[in-house]
Amino acid sequence: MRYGTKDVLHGVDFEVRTGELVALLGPNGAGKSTTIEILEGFRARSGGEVEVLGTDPAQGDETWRAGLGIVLQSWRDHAKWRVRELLAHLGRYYPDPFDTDELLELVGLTGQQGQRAGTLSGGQRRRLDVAIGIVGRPRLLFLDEPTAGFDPQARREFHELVHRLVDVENTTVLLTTHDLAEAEKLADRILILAQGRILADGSAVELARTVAGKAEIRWTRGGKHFVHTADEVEDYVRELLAEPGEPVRDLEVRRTSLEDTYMAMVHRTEGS
Ligand SMILES: Nc1ncnc2c1ncn2[C@@H]1O[C@H](COP(=O)(O)OP(=O)(O)OP(=O)(O)O)[C@@H](O)[C@H]1O
Repeated sequence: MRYGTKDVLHGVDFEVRTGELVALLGPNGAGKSTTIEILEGFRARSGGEVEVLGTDPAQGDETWRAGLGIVLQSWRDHAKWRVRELLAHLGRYYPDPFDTDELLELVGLTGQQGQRAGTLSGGQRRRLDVAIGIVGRPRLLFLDEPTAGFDPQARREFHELVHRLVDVENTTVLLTTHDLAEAEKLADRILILAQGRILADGSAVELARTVAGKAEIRWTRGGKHFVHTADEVEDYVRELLAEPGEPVRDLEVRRTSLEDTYMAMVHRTEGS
């Protein structure tokens, strides 16, 4: 993808399967928004092939668009609408919308259905954003930094909501985030994008293996502390526990965190 004379995406190549939850991670300016906007059909690409729900987004019509759910950063325009009325109203634009009661229940806003949108708390507001994004029962949902500014409780509730959507509706989800813990917790697969290229594609554990390979094992025995790094953790621990002598205590296995992996990969690219 090229803006003017500047190439910002280079051979970005990936597939997302039905019902998969994929997180797109990357530093500021990596090209995440550009990628998502091309997939949503909001931005014309300068080259390459793209297919979303079987259609080139550049040719997508209304029926194709109805299969997409897009959760934008908080809607500000609907402050005067009551939650239930707004969702019922927006649903009329789609061929197969959610039943309003079912949708309210799914996003946890049944208790707030009579409230005006402008009076909701930040977390409730975001759940309304999600409800607006999925009112048409989308097959594919785009979430752009969905929990930015959330407190831990609101974040956890939001994660449960996304899991419910995937489990109950088999919705496919592509989300961007700067929160590595969120990507690790939510996503089946993580794509790391930096300087317009995909550096890695895999589960958090797979990515950690490609960078470090080893895990750190710590334990105490007879009052002494031990630390060892191993490739085959399970085999090492089995042998350790089978050894005669004092019992092993405080056993701990530390795998490379997603943050370590991410930093190593991004730094490697920036240094190249
Ligand atoms: N409309 C535009 N015209 C020219 N350059 C653009 C335009 N939009 C984005 N860019 C450039 O393209 C590159 C990728 O930007 P993009 O917004 O896709 O990154 P991002 O990964 O979403 O970043 P962030 O995490 O900061 O949101 C950046 O270098 C940016 O300056």
